[in-house]
Amino acid sequence: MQRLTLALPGNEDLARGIAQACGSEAGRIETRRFPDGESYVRLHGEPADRIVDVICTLAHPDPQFLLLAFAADAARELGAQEVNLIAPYLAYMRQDKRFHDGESVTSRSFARLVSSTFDKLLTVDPHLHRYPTLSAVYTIPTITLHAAPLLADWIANHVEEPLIVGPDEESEQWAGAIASRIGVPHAVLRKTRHGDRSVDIDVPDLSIWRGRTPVLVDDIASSGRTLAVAARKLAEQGMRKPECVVVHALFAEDAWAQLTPLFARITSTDAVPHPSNRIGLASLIADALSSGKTDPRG
Ligand SMILES: O=P(O)(O)OC[C@H]1O[C@@H](O)[C@H](O)[C@@H]1O
Repeated sequence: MQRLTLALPGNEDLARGIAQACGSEAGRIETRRFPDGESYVRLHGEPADRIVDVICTLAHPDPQFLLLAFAADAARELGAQEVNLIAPYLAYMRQDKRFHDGESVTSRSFARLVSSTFDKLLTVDPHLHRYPTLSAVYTIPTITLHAAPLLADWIANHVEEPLIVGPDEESEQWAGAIASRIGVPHAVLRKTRHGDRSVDIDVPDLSIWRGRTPVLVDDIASSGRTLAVAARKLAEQGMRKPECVVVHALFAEDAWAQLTPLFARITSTDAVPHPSNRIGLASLIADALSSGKTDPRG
């Protein structure tokens, strides 16, 4: 069946790349606000009898979600056979437990909303910490892609003598996979989080690797505190100025300005549009869509 790729505003570049790579028609979603603040949504493209892939990375999920729901409904009413959400960054994965009485476990609630709106979800390196797979919370078929091989190839081509460094235990999965793909050593630091913007990091003795360039790798840069504290701790050990490679470049508030002096260079995938984007995901996503394979349910 033919595919139609529709981009929510702000996602046009990635959508164009995906449409080109999988040979689908590229359309767009027009949005604006009425004077009373309500949203207007219009699909440009022909959804009838097509698989419709709506491209929207969820870096700003609260204003984005209602627009996505309106667009998905419109596509169905206009005859789409299947309506999928392609969200390279999947929001609301980090509140994965009730840490304090009365808290909303937003990962579960958001998963219910998305599952009742779309037929399938494709995402890249979702923050799976306490959940083993997305199917722990998403009830629709999912496709989970991993950017580690692309990060590894970029590092191999752009950094001499790298030492891959994961800033916390959660990042072992990326640091280990990247280091083994390019055959270089890796180290994993230990992080204690005290609050949204407060972390402590313990660094093992890395002096045997002083001749190498540390490359901090992580899934998400949000407040940037994890990366900033890790970079400072590496400097205290006399290591070279590090590189940084992340999948999801959220860089909230002043994170970008705080981080740039601490690193030789900061690189990200284009999962979230940002000036640091150097690693493109369009082919990875298009190949997965064309293959049609979804994650095993578990
Ligand atoms: O320290 P910030 O940038 O706010 O948050 C990102 C970090 O918090 C973790 O959940 C992520 O895996 C990443 O290590």
